[in-house]
Amino acid sequence: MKIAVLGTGYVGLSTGVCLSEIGHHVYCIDINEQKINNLRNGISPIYEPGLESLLASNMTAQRLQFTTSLEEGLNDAEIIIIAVGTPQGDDGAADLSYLEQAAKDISKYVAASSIIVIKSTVPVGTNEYIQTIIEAECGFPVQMVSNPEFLRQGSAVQDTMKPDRIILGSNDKTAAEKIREMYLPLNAPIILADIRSAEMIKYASNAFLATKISYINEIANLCEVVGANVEDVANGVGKDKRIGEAFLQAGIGYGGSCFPKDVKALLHTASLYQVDFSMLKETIAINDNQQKLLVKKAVKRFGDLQGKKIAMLGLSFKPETDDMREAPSIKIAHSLTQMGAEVVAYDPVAINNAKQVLGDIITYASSVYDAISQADALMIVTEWKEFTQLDFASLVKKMNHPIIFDGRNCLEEEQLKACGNVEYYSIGRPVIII
Ligand SMILES: NC(=O)C1=CN([C@@H]2O[C@H](COP(=O)(O)OP(=O)(O)OC[C@H]3O[C@@H](n4cnc5c(N)ncnc54)[C@H](O)[C@@H]3O)[C@@H](O)[C@H]2O)C=CC1
Ligand SMILES: O=C(O)[C@H]1O[C@H](OP(=O)(O)OP(=O)(O)OC[C@H]2O[C@@H](n3ccc(=O)[nH]c3=O)[C@H](O)[C@@H]2O)[C@H](O)[C@@H](O)[C@@H]1O
Repeated sequence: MKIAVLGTGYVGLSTGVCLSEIGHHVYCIDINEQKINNLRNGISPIYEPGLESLLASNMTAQRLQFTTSLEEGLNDAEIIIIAVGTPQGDDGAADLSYLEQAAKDISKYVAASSIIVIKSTVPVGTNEYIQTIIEAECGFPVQMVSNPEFLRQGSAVQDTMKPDRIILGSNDKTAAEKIREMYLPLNAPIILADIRSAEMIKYASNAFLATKISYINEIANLCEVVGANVEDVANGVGKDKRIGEAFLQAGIGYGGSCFPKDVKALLHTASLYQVDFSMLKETIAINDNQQKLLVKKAVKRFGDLQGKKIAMLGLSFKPETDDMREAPSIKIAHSLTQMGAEVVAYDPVAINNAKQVLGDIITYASSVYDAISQADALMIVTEWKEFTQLDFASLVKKMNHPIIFDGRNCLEEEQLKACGNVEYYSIGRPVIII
């Protein structure tokens, strides 16, 4: 069975690799020539653990090919999967322009038997809308399946190979059955739904997870003033199976290419139907405040940040990715520099992408030690595993002042005790001054 995938971002690429790994013949198509050239040479355009080795093995087995040619990629494709971006538009709604263009692009090559699958995250009603575009262009009925993706960046390979569930939404049973067969080798639970419910499942999932994070962040803020410890609270709360332990990590808010835009897009959908989804407004407001928290703590501690040197550890929106989209580090870097502080940042993989976003408002260090040398304070912004394993006892000795603001609650009391002399501020946990 020949499968074509449009878009070689996180979702398109992971999907292409996953489907070829389970034995299908996959053509990945992208309009970006440089990406395709790199991919043909086995170079992944994104940092994603495990992806390049699967790329190599599937390309060697000739099950996975890359092209910018629609003709080459789409001719005789039985299944066409669209995984192009749906970024946030100016009014908060999902911008469907890439999807509309992809629909027009594929129309010349679809056959009556082709099944078109939308994997991009799209508002309710979009599959039907895209169907009308394709049918208007090609002149015959086509079959659509909504198949939203739930992978996380940093664990995309694992998440696509072992998904918690696969959602297939279609108003056409035969089409849904064919896509179910395509996924059978994964042995994953497959849930069939109507097309609109499938679209809604994706937004309801992301908005729930984002709300869970904002909830624990509010609890963390309360813990700070009442003298409780959010780590213990989250542990106790999460052990209740009805609540679950995941996504109760308090910190400086959620970022990334999806939660911020998807919560806003769902809110926009609600407003289109005159539904006041006020809880989502709070989720967003809490997250905006949370992203300002480290800077507020620094201002409270120092009074004035003018001339202070702040070492920033971590730039990407989460560990194991080089993605800077909506990373809390962006707001933090802007606030600190606007207040006259000098920021020297280190990240294991995101520095090149950070330079595109932050330019020269901050300095980029080549190691943690470079960043931290002579710093007045250290801010931990992304919880890369290598940061948690650092020898903080010798690190703080390189600083002007041994003051740590930990936005991800990475450090434990024992590590701090080993430092001898340190001030430690984290999120929702007691301040430690040794
Ligand atoms: N990044 C993530 O972790 C997840 C993303 N999603 C959703 O999946 C969709 C894609 O997200 P990403 O992979 O992050 O996007 P991305 O922005 O990283 O990549 C999109 C790719 O599509 C290509 N493209 C645009 N128009 C095209 C066309 N007409 N034909 C062929 N290629 C075209 C672009 O050149 C780009 O390489 C979005 O709707 C997103 O919300 C869903 C789950 C996880
Ligand atoms: O639609 C999407 O694009 C994806 O969005 C998220 O995946 P991702 O953005 O890659 O990363 P997450 O691990 O969910 O983290 C998102 C943000 O929340 C923050 N977070 C996460 C968990 C937590 O307990 N606390 C917390 O602050 C992270 O630091 C990060 O900034 C979802 O987890 C995926 O299921 C979904 O497919």
